[in-house]
Amino acid sequence: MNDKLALPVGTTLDRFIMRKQEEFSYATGELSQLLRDIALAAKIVNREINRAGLLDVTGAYGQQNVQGEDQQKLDVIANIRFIRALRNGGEVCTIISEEEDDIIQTGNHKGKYIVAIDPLDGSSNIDVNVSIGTIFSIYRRISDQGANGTMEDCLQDGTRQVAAGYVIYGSSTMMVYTTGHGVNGFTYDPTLGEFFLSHPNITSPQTGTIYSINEGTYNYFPEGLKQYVNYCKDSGYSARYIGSLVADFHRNLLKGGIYIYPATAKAPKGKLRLMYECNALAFIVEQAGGKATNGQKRILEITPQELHERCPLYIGSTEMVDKAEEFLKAEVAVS
Ligand SMILES: O=P(O)(O)OC[C@H]1O[C@](O)(COP(=O)(O)O)[C@@H](O)[C@@H]1O
Ligand SMILES: [Mg+2]
Ligand SMILES: [Mg+2]
Repeated sequence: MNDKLALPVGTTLDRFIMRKQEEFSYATGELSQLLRDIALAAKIVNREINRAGLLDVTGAYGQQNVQGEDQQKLDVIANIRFIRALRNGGEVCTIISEEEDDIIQTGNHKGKYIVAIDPLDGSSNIDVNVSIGTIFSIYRRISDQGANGTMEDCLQDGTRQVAAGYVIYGSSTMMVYTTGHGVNGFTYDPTLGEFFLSHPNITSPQTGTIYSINEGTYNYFPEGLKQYVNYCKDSGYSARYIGSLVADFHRNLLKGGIYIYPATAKAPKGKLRLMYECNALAFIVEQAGGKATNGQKRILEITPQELHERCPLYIGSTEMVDKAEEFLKAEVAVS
């Protein structure tokens, strides 16, 4: 359901959040404040990304995260900034972060919300001036207020998200989010320090001619996926793969397309994480009229078993995801 109240392009994020709170009366303002806290952290991280080359915060941090991936300095900086903003904002009791082994308790025992976050997505692109992003999911806690959040609070199905969004630090910096009432995009004006509504009520084309997949691992694809990639080539589609999920997703959301990070022989559950990459983008794409599955099952209906679990991701225009699944099913039928 898209927003009934159409606010004009140029509306500030703050005013948009306030007007939507009135219209949809989500809670009594805590969620609104939480969205503002995320926007504040995004402004701070945006500034550090833009000056990274000048401040010697490029390159590897020298440690690995729980995923066994080499953390980049900006991964660590973004993680610190977002955790600090969420802790200081007071609305979040517990945080799941790609860069933290365990859940982070903020000490806000009255906080009603849980946030799952990928502080910096597209780490391989950080030092080469290619678009990167931040991805976040927001859940309401299940446990009673007055204590730390629990693991049960954290491992909720994607259907229980109350909001989700991403920030893309690209040729411009944008924040795109949904609270379940459509998808809206805001462009940041660094001279004014404000996000302004630039992409109201984003709806994604039902089909497209762009496919995003790392064909370097083609030899490890399941046979049905190989057939789908060949179908895309035979159809004259454009191959676009930036290596930053947020950037590939954002382009496909606006123009139509499909992004695939499959299960392969090398990565049996794929690479992307359910809690702070797949669920957030799945919520957004469905709100924009698109689709997100693991190749068989709706992403939002996968029940998480652990914080950092990975899952295959087929996400984008509905007809393209359906076509990819047709090829995957045909393989199963034949085998
Ligand atoms: O280099 P690969 O294996 O194609 O993976 C690229 C994908 O990995 C990611 O960088 C994973 O996200 P992180 O950078 O947050 O770890 C995605 O942004 C991107 O789409
Ligand atoms: Mg990521
Ligand atoms: Mg990351």
